[in-house]
Amino acid sequence: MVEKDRELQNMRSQLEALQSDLDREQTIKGKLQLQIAEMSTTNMTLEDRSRALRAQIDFLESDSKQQSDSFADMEARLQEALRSAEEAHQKLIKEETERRILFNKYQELKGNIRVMCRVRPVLDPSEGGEAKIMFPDLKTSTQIDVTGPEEKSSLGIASRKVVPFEFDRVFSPSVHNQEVFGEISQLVQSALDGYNVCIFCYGQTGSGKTYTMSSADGMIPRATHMIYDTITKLKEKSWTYTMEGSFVEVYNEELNDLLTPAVDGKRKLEIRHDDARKQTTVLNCKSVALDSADKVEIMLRQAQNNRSVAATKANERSSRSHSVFILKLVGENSATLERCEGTLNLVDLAGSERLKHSGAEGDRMKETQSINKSLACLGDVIEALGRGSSHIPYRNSKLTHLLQYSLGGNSKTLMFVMVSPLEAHLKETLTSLRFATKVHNTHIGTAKSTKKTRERVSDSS
Ligand SMILES: Nc1ncnc2c1ncn2[C@@H]1O[C@H](COP(=O)(O)OP(=O)(O)OP(=O)(O)O)[C@@H](O)[C@H]1O
Repeated sequence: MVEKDRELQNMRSQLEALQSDLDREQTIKGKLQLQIAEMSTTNMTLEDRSRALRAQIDFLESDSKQQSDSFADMEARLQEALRSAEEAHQKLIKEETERRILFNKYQELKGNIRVMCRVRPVLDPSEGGEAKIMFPDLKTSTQIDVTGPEEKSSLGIASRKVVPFEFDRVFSPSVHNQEVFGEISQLVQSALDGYNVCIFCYGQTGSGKTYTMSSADGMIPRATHMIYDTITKLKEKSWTYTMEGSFVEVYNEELNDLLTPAVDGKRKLEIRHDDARKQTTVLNCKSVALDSADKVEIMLRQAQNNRSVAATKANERSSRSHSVFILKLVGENSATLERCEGTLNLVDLAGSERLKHSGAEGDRMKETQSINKSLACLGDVIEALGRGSSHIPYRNSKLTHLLQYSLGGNSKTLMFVMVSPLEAHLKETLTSLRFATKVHNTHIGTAKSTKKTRERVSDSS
């Protein structure tokens, strides 16, 4: 019994061991079945993907000829586009050269010397009575009628003459600097095209010369901004430009550098002409590379501080010197190897009032005499150019000597005659307008119709 009992115990423990073995194997089997299920799913997915890839390969293989054909077609079209872009670029460069020639012809037809008149507004009623100035042609804006001072005939009858003047353009007091610049921008373009250009402001003290030329939105800052814009656009036509500015004044027939303060010990400036290049250099004069627009503003401020300003009875702030802003523009074309060298001179002339009226004495008298002399020389040079004289008296004054290559020849000149709207300045106004008419009646270069001035008489009442 004991024996049998032991056997039974053994059998039981064997059975338990077998049972636990069986359980373990079943768990393993369950896990394996799960893995098999997962793998068969993965397998199905891979088979699907493989089928899709095979289909794609079949598609690509079947299409490869068509694709290589279209690639070759695209390549040919690209080459064609590059060729026509190059052709267009060359055409653009050629057209720029042609534009320069045509533009210059057009400028010559307009006359190489032009005169424009600008009347400034009355700034304040305290300035005094207004002169009777009319602008009869609103369409072309080329006429200005000024009612002169009262005159008595031998019979004692008082009358006032209406004096009509005609210029290339007349700006009434309401016109802003922007519109004025619109009229001169073509000349700035000419300077960029390699011509020497001279723009003067002429007129009595306080008539608006400095306002027009070098105020914050005057011709100088506007011209330099236009030049920067144009230079940037010309880059695509293979043109690269350098721009250099200097600023000098002619005071008592002496040249001064306005960019070097007096304290820095100025050296004597000397004018040198290069007849072959038709270019002028001023020895010992500071010249600034104008590679950004703000450099111009700094330069103008510096020049303003250094400019000789002296008091006269006519105007406390009267500027008694001529200032000349010289902008040298050198352009080079990398495609056509063309080179051009132009100069833009922007000249703010000293007040043109006559000696008697300015009430000047001593040093002031000497200033006024030298101003009058140089203005008269300017008139003589223009007159001699108009006559086609073989001798042009450039050397008679520092101003005309300095501007020799920018007056006459192939250069372009514009004179602004500035007019004060005040009755008190009427005589000076008429003198300025008569001088400007003389200049306007001068023709330099190609044909230009000259217009004569007629004077009408009206009753003073
Ligand atoms: N078109 C204008 N619009 C508004 N103000 C102007 C105009 N023209 C001139 N002025 C003003 O008139 C005054 C005299 O002008 P400006 O100083 O330019 O005269 P000027 O002819 O240069 O005199 P000067 O010979 O003394 O240098 C200034 O206060 C200026 O701001």
